[in-house]
Amino acid sequence: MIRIKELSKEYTTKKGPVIGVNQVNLTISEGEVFGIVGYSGAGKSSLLRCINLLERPTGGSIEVNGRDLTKLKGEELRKARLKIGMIFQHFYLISQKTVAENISFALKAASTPREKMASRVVELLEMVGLTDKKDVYPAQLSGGQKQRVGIARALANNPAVLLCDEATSALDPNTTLSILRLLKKINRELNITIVLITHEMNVVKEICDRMAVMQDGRVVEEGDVYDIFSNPVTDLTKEFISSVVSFDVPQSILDACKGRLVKVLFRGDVAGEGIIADTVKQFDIKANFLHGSIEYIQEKPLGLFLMEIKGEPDDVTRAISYMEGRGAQAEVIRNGL
Ligand SMILES: Nc1ncnc2c1ncn2[C@@H]1O[C@H](COP(=O)(O)OP(=O)(O)OP(=O)(O)O)[C@@H](O)[C@H]1O
Repeated sequence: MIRIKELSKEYTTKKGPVIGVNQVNLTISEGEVFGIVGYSGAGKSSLLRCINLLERPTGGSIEVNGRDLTKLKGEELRKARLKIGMIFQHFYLISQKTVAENISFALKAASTPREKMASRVVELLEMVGLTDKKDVYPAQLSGGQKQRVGIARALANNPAVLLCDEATSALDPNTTLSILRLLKKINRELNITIVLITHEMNVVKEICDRMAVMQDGRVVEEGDVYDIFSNPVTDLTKEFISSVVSFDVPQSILDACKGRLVKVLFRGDVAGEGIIADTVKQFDIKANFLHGSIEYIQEKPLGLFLMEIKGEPDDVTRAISYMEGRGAQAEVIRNGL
């Protein structure tokens, strides 16, 4: 478990102090995939780098599996750090070393006995699907393959925690997906807690269990990923969510609608189509679909529809209340003209 308490990081610059992280409190459970999102400058990297003390916090504490890292120094800190792996956007592989040598480098840092090193490298390469690239140099690898080496290196010393610093931001969408699936596999099979920072909600949607949204060094929203996607509270979170779950209906189409415009959201446990069909049957209304999508967030569906509902105002109001009574979330975007 990672327990971050009242964590602050202030940088001293020529122009005066700059706040990177401002009194952040977060608890990340063992085995969880936790995503931290925010725009550039929000403090994500500062926070992530404080977790393994790459940056020393200026206030607060970081407990990883019961030990406050801010109290450790020298050899003790070095040993604790070996149990926190990290991967980076730009991989940081050593270009003069082969794939196997890059991974061995991490094993050497943990004083792994020589005779165990070769077999561990083979094991790690198998885990990341790069067995055939063992003796190749980084320049001969694709971005996705480089990140796989980065992951193997980060896992070399059996860490309890893996920190991912924009690990897929330099990759194309397909490669991103394959790396995210690999991370999820590692999380499930090895029970490694993963903390990742990203500005892409698709990354969060794909693999995170819980998430936090940061702005100006603070956490402004935190919770279960599905709950946040289906019910974001702050405007900033809504903005992030809209990059994944949103409507793109031409204004001319909206202008042509005379009925009430209603956004209806169905959570995974509610059978959306059935409710809409029952509503249309039971009330003297007409429903016209302008947009509809079902997003799968960690295999749980989240349905979002934009409908124009036509009919007598009272009937339309009753129909909307009926859908809400059956578990849908309905929001009137515009009343009928
Ligand atoms: N080494 C540093 N020295 C001075 N200020 C810094 C340093 N690192 C970060 N900052 C400042 O701290 C704040 C948070 O930066 P940080 O890099 O943590 O944000 P971020 O959300 O990770 O952004 P990005 O996605 O662009 O990396 C910013 O105002 C940044 O300018």
